[in-house]
Amino acid sequence: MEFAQLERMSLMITMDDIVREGHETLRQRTENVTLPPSDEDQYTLKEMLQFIKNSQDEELAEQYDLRPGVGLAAPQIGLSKRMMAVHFTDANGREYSNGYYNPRIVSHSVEQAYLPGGEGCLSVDRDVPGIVPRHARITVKATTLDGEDVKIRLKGYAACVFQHEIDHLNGVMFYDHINQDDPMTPPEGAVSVD
Ligand SMILES: O=CN(O)CCNC(=O)c1cccc(Cl)c1Cl
Ligand code: NI
Repeated sequence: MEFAQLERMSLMITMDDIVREGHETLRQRTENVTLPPSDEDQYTLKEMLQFIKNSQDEELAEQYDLRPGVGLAAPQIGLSKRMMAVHFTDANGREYSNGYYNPRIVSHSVEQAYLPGGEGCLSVDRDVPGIVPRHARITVKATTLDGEDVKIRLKGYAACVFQHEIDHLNGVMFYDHINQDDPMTPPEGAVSVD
């Protein structure tokens, strides 16, 4: 195996690098990343995106015992920085695959939405059933892995994923949003996302 591949293998993110509930970075507000990003931050964000892709590759996931995910936030690898990566295709076949520095929700709908199956988290080693109310539509500003300042309008599944990741950057876990008294009942007027 050539050196580059060996080097990648030794530095790839695996489940051993994912911190679990109780680790303090999951409950910290993260610091903005100084832009332009350092080589180290760029390398880390690339590795985060690669991990998400690997986690969705049947062979790699089995080989390295990866739990599948559609996003990852830096606090989940013990790094209290405003960085996140996503890799998924939404119900309309739109692909999202990128890393983001300093993502922030600049506007959102009053209307709420939720994934009928609830949400899961690589930092949570248990099932937490319940409706996770999210903003149905959000506008996010961020700087991409390639250094491009973007303004993204999101709805449906994509809006839920981005909110799950941005929550991590604010020390919020998905189950913080579940109504403990009535976890399976969606809020009034909230729409189900297919
Ligand atoms: O922070 C990221 N993770 O914990 C990765 C694992 N969770 C998921 O992929 C996931 C699963 C269901 C709903 C949403 Cl919204 C997400 Cl994000
Ligand atoms: Ni998560």
